[in-house]
Amino acid sequence: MAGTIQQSGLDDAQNKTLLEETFYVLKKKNSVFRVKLTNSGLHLIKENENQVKTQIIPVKDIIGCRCLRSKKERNSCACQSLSHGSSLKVVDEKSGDHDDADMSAYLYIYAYILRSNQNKRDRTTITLRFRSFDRYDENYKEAQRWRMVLKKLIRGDEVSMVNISDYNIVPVKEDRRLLVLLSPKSGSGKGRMLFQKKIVPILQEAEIPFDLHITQYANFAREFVRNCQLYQWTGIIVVGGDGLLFEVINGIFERWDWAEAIKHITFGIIPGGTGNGLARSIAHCSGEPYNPPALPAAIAATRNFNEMMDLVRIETTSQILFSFLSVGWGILSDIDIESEGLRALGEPRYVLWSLARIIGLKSYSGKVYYLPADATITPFEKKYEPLRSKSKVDLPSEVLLETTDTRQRLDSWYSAASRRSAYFSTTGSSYQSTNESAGEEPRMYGPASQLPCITAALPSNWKCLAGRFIMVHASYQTHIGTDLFVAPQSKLNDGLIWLLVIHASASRSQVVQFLLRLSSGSHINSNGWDDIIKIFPVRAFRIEPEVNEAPGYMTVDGEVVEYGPIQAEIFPGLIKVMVP
Ligand SMILES: Nc1ncnc2c1ncn2[C@@H]1O[C@H](COP(=O)(O)OP(=O)(O)OP(=O)(O)O)[C@@H](O)[C@H]1O
Repeated sequence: MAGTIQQSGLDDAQNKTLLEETFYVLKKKNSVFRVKLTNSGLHLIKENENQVKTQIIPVKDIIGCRCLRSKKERNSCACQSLSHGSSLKVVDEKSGDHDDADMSAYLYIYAYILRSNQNKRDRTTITLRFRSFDRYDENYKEAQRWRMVLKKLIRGDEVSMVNISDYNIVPVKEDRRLLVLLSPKSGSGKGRMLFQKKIVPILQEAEIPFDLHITQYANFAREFVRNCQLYQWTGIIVVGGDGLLFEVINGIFERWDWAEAIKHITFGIIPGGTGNGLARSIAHCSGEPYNPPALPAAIAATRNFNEMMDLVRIETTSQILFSFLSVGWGILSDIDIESEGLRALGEPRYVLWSLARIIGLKSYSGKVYYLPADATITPFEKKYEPLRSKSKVDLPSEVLLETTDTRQRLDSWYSAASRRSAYFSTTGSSYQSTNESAGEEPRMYGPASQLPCITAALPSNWKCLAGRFIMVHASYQTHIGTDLFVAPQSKLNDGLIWLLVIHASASRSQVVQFLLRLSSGSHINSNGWDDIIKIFPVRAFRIEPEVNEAPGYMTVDGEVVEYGPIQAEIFPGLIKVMVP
């Protein structure tokens, strides 16, 4: 009962009229609209003699609004009355190009209305013309009041009636600023055009400031993020494929202030690569139409919402990485990497290469250890990790001791290229070998592993599959590519890795069926193949490929890593991602 009363109270607050005004339709003199703004949206109410029609544009479909003024017409003189020609031309008040004869203030409202039955969003602009007063500044004040209330609602703030009259004086401050990293090489190389033509207009409608940097070479984004003055931005958006975001995330974990950085920054991805698994997964998890593919991400960039997302810490014998998508061994990784030469084709390259790989079907021998989802990670004992268990530190020939001016507690600290550990005193002094001069070699920080190191034995609550495999693919997103719906049950922040295993006993036709069903997610109901093709949730895993046979490819988020032992553990909700 109390719940019902509370709910109805909430509904009342949602539907309470914050602002209301009557407007005339520009070209139809007798057509009148009552326009109401409530916490739930913009209500356009058309009243005829005997009927009332209401259309509500939900706040979540509105991305921004701007106050504009009508534009001075060429060859017009000041005494001419406002022309209501077919196209209304408006300009920013500060442009100096406005028409002094028109005292109206125009509020442009930009909405992308969800048509769920058509699986798309349509862009709509609603123009409200404020002209009740004889003076422009009075009309502008009124339009500005609507703008400020609407902006607050778009940001997700609850607006009450109490302070509504303040809104024309107290502007809503935009505290967001985005760093956009665009790769001109991703996908079929159209990222720059996609950004300028489709994304910039949306960011402008939402009045979100951004700084654009075009990557100049592979790893540019990683270096940029590692070394930049990060805190001038509130979010990073990559325009490219999963590989570009992989660079950015690993660049973040190469910063000593990674813990603060991941609290401060929200990540977004505008799909412009051949592999767009994360963009597709975010759209899927948010129930957004992926049509056109870049729209959900662009809308997400304008909104003030984010969700926590799991990351997986990957350890190989030579490096530590942070991954958001998948670890692959076998047919899917082989297809991904071997089809590189067909990059210009876009995503169809995968279909073509799949056919080739089915004909020459390969399997790989090895062991797959995993910690089931219902088991708890037993923090490893010192004896498991020889690297960290040394009671005596082997000092290099020369040691530089320095006090850091900002005291940082570092959980783990590795060179990305070597397994050398570094030692930090708890009081904030750093002990660093001068052989690795600062700034020359990146080091991977990030949360400390709870697993034994990759060369050590695993605890007894781990399970093991041994034999030959056509594929072992671990995913922590629903999609690892636009049409690769590998883990339908996955969530952005469920703390689970989904292990998809195909044993070598699978026939060619079963593998073909599996690949065909991947786009719909129906591969997991493989009708009696459960002992051959299976998917199950785990918290951590280790793959040890047989060393005495020809290597294939191992990938992390679609990027090749060295072929050999690899282990992974999930860190639930480690970073924030933009969601529409
Ligand atoms: N300016 C550049 N020149 C060359 N390489 C670049 C440049 N910018 C980024 N890269 C690299 O190109 C690769 C493109 O990856 P991305 O995921 O963005 O696109 P993609 O088309 O999906 O590629 P892939 O299929 O390799 O994943 C990344 O590995 C990145 O390091």
